[in-house]
Amino acid sequence: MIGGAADSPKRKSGGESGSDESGGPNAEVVLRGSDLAKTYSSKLPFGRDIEVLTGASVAIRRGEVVGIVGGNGSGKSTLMKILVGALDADDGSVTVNGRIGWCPQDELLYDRLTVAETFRLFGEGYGMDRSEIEAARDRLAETLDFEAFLDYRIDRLSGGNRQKVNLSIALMHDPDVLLLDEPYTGFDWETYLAFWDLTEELRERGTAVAIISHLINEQERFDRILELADGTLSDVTDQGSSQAGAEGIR
Ligand SMILES: Nc1ncnc2c1ncn2[C@@H]1O[C@H](COP(=O)(O)OP(=O)(O)OP(=O)(O)O)[C@@H](O)[C@H]1O
Repeated sequence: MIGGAADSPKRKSGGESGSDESGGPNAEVVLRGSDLAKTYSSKLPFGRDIEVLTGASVAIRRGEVVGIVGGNGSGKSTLMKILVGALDADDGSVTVNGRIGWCPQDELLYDRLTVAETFRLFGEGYGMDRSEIEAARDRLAETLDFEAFLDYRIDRLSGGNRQKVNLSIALMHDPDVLLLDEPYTGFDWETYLAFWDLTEELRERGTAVAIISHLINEQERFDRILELADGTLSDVTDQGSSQAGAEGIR
């Protein structure tokens, strides 16, 4: 599922007011996860359950760019799936105020559709009309430089170009909060820089952006860095993360 998530007893829509429009500490919270817990039960008779989240809390505010780091298997993707409503938590709650865009680590694209058809399919799912879909498609294709591939089938694209389409689909409907799971893996340098220009534009428009990454090379691009370790999140913006020595928050 990409886009707005359904309500459920543990999943609420509704605002938390704030006076600051653009990412300051008083800006409105657009997505909040509170005390989230998740254990994957083993399906094997003597298998081990995997306790992934043990009380993770996060609040993402309008107009801020938040990095979420953590080692392999620390639960970053699990957390993101719970925040967008693609997976239920065992405990805790999620409150969403606005529309969500989600760019999952594994692309949710249909191999047999062309790029243009992919935009049409997802755009209609978002409730956009034809001219809005075409405007979003052309703007994103130009920014991320895949205009030449609009008539290509998804299964004929390179990995980097598939990732560009995956990212574009997540943000074509102008979401209030955008959750990106390893969004720039596979991007060449030019595209990596274009990605950050786009993120800066979104921030200026008041969109909140949360980015999962194994390592963060340019800490200054983020307003806050949160580290997921032992099932909980902590703010490591000022200290770098425990990965800093080996892999580098620089
Ligand atoms: N559907 C599932 N069933 C059982 N275990 C799972 C499932 N999905 C994830 N896990 C396990 O939960 C843990 C957390 O996985 P998750 O993908 O959330 O971590 P991650 O931090 O995103 O990892 P990576 O950085 O390698 O992408 C891992 O041990 C993984 O093997």
